[in-house]
Amino acid sequence: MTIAVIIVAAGRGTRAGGEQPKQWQPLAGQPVLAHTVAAFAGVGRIVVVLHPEDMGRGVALFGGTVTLCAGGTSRDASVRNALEMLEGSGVTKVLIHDGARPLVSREVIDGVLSALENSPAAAPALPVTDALWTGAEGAVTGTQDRSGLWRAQTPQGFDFDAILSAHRAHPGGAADDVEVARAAGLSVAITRGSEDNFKITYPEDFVRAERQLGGKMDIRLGHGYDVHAFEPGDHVILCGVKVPHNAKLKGHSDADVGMHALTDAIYGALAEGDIGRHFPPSEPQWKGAASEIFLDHAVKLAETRGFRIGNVDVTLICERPKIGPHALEMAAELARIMGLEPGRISVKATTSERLGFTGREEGIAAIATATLIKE
Ligand SMILES: Nc1ccn([C@@H]2O[C@H](COP(=O)(O)OP(=O)(O)OP(=O)(O)O)[C@@H](O)[C@H]2O)c(=O)n1
Ligand SMILES: C[C@](O)(CO)[C@H](O)COP(=O)(O)O
Repeated sequence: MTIAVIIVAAGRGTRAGGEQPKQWQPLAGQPVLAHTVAAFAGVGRIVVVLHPEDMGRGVALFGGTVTLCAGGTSRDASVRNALEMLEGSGVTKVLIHDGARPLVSREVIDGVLSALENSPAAAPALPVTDALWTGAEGAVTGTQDRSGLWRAQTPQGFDFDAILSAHRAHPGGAADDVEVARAAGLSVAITRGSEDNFKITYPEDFVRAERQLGGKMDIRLGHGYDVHAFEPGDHVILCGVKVPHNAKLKGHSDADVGMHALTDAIYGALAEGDIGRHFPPSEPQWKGAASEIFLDHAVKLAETRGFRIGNVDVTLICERPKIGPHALEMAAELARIMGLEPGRISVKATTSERLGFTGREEGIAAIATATLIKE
């Protein structure tokens, strides 16, 4: 299935107060919306729906990593705009999520996606656990049976064509997309929601969200290893620096073995496979490509997932060329590409005491580690 994720964030957040709409207010050092978008990294194409006045802000925060769409005057109008934008794009399933639910987990998202394999619509919810009353003028006027009642959450997932038709047929004013789907006769499976996946609605919800994130620092360590063989040539590219040599490294791209190991370390920390998964060697456009493209992609993926890079350490293993005279320039080049302070980057080298393929000068190997931190 081809999945799109629509994140609606075009509301004004009047109940939450503050000097700016709630999706732009800071949470653990980043706008709420950055957390929400990061939660869906790798799930599918992301469309973020923004108030027309916020489009510039969206470009500044996300660059080209998501598609931006202008919202409408109600939540359902905002969703509809994004669905219309995606029509004809080949999307088969769509998840629709509130930008104001930044703490949605992979478990909740995956639960909806699994249910969509057997149902045209699925959404997470929690059973009502408190007693329910009716009340008026500050007094209880009755009790309400809570059995069979659920608290609806997002992301709500749908067959794309079905929910687009349902929105087109709906008069407007629905509380959520499940209401729109049901009005069109779709059956909706209930999946497991989470208390953590609450919607920031009132000012005190920021305190709760900060508390939840505070206890959830996520530190990752990634490891990368790569080897390229020598072939006739007059220079090698290592960590972005051209080093004169009596051979060059063989590869589909520029064969920058150090940068490849580093890129794989970042992908590894994110559990996102390796360069080959993101830039398949079978695709001709990567022939001769500067490896900077791969590293830049891995760094941006980490950022999109809410991580900053703590430090990286690259070791090049070869007899020749001698790396020492170029190591600082290599670290500076990596720092430039990654947008990091040079003090967080180490490039060093070792020989293998003339043992093995590196000792016989048949090629160069590189190992790298990277730490990623989400606070
Ligand atoms: N015209 C609108 C209204 C709401 N939303 C989005 O729908 C989600 C859920 O709505 P809600 O919590 O009600 O947000 P607001 O409308 O911003 O809040 P309020 O009602 O307090 O003004 C939010 O992520 C909000 O940005 C939207 O995209 N377009
Ligand atoms: C879509 C929703 O978040 C599901 O719980 C909810 O319906 C939004 O409601 P609100 O009235 O806009 O707060």
